[in-house]
Amino acid sequence: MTDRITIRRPDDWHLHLRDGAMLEAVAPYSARQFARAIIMPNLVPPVTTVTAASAYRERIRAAAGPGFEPLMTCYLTDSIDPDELERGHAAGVWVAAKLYPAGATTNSHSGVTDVRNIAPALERMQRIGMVLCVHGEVTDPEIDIFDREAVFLERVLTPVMRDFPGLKIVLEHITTADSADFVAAAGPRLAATITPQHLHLNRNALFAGGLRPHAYCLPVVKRERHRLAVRAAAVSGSPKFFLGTDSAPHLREAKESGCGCAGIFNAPHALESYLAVFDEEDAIDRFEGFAAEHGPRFYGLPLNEGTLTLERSAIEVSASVPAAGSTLTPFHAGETLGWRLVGA
Ligand SMILES: NC(=O)N[C@@H](CC(=O)O)C(=O)O
Ligand SMILES: [Zn+2]
Ligand SMILES: [Zn+2]
Repeated sequence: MTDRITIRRPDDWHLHLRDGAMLEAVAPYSARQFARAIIMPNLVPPVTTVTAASAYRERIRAAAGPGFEPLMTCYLTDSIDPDELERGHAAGVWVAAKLYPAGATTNSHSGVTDVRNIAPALERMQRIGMVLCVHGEVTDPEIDIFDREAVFLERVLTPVMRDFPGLKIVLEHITTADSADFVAAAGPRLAATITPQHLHLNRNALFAGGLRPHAYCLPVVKRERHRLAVRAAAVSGSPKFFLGTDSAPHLREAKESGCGCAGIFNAPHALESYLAVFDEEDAIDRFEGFAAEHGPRFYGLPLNEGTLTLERSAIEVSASVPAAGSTLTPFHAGETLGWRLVGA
């Protein structure tokens, strides 16, 4: 039995750090584990200009401390200017742009109402080699919420891949067997990130003994069959699947509410949570690829130097952590995890 594992320093390819006091509170958790992270641009207002992204990057660097590099993304809107995308990409500010279908998730109201509206932007991104990150859910209220990801594959992703055959795309936070199969079957320009919650939870978790707001995120967790398919993809060793926590902090009172926010704050023990899954699947030898190699290779970025070690040892997850004058309830709150990050 493996009791200790040392891996190349990993990265988080999908992270929400917010801004202001929340940023100050949450950034150190990610910086402790990850060398770099793709920073989601769904602030209010969203990050749509190079100037805003540069300033936000400085605030993140200040909050996270040395040794953590924020990789910035541009929030795509119906009126996004392709020249602004190219300028930010050439200046090394933006590594990717993010497609939020308008209304699909937290702070997506400025998102794209019809993907045809951003055809000039996608055309330009394809030409300059800028990655498109996608929240893959349709927003059609006629579509059952548990089917929105699968319908997105057919209605949006398939036509985009056909119309922009050279565009590199990351389908983010996949939750279904449909997505795992779709990504595995597509060529090397399509990859997917996977969150810890979609590896641990199925939709029963939303209703275990009562309504569980801290298990609610988007895309919503699915039935067991899908969780197993996503787990199989994560531990498969395929370079098309990599780590993206989607850690998405919302204060406790915003989660425990008559209309609770979508998002799970998993940053405090993200690596330990993922490693538990690889351990259960008898795939510890594939953990380093998922956490530290597949992502940078897809994005065309260098692998990190340095290592980090985890060892088999019980670790109690706090029931809550302080943030911005209130508290956050972390993923696995009150549970015991079987691995501990022991140092870099
Ligand atoms: N995942 C979530 O449920 N929420 C994210 C947005 C997102 O990634 O869709 C957030 O910003 O809170
Ligand atoms: Zn999303
Ligand atoms: Zn997200």
